[in-house]
Amino acid sequence: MAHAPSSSAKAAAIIDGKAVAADITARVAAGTAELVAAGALPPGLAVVLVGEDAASQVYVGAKGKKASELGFHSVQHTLPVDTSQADLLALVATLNRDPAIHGILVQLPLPAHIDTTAVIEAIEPAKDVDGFHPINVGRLAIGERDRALVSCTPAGCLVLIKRVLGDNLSGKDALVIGRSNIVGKPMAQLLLQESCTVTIAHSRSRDLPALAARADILVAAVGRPEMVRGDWIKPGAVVIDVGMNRIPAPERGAGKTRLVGDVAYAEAAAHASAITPVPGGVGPMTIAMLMANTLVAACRAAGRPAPTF
Ligand SMILES: Nc1nc(=O)c2c([nH]1)NC[C@@H]1CN(c3ccc(C(=O)N[C@@H](CCC(=O)O)C(=O)O)cc3)C=[N+]21
Repeated sequence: MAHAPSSSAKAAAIIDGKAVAADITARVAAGTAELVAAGALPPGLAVVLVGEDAASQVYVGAKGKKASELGFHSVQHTLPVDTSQADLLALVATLNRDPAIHGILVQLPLPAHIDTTAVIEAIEPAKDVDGFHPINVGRLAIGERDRALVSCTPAGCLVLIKRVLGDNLSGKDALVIGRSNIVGKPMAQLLLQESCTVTIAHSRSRDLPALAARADILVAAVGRPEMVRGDWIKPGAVVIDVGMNRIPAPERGAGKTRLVGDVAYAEAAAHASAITPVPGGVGPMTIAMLMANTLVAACRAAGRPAPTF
């Protein structure tokens, strides 16, 4: 079998993030109905956008639409791009005090004149549905996930991994490529909590292919189009592609673009047992987990048991 043609490799299963997200969303809808039937307030989500960046408006619109569909109380605050930090902090303080609001999401990135860390730290941790506040980051790190709110994208990645491998990930070798506070670091914490042997790689790591060759689970979150090549992938690995890179697509016409991940998808699919596509993989899960976090925050605020996702 030393010279087995690559065409003999079994094609990877495509992990349908849209379908799993729809499943999570249906459970959030049911949990919301149950909460309201018990006489509690519906989950309330406030999304704050500073400036009118086109891409951000699309994401924020999608979040508001989904929240409304689920029976949430949903509000959006769009502030001018030159809003002062003090005015943004004042809005956050108002939302912190508002009993109808259980989740506050301040869309990132913020304009350069605003200190992002100061804004994140101003959000009441119990309402921090992005899971970016140091209290939530710390609770995840000390194994208190039950009391934390966890960053939506890595939480969604973990759901996808468990759909493929089952709930027991103990002893698996996991490689996370990327060390951002939003994805890479919390992803590594979640996998560590699941008793994986976790490696975090980044732009200074030496010999990524050698690290990938050991990985039963590979999560790519670097923001470099198709950087992870197919021949890096351990045969049978589960590959989760968090990358969302818009690249020129002249084959589609002048000035057109297309979305690609951090993984060379077609190549990797020949080696992996399962892989997420881009789009349609991790992206839809991010929004589903935001809704799940908002329901969890509302249940806790009402003193009721929160579902786990
Ligand atoms: N405070 C904050 N929290 C966030 O969670 C946050 C943020 N700021 N800023 C921007 C990023 C981006 N983000 C996405 C969520 C879903 C898709 C998504 O659903 N993507 C689809 C469609 C992609 C397309 O076709 O354009 C997919 O991958 O299939 C994408 C991107 C959340 N973000």
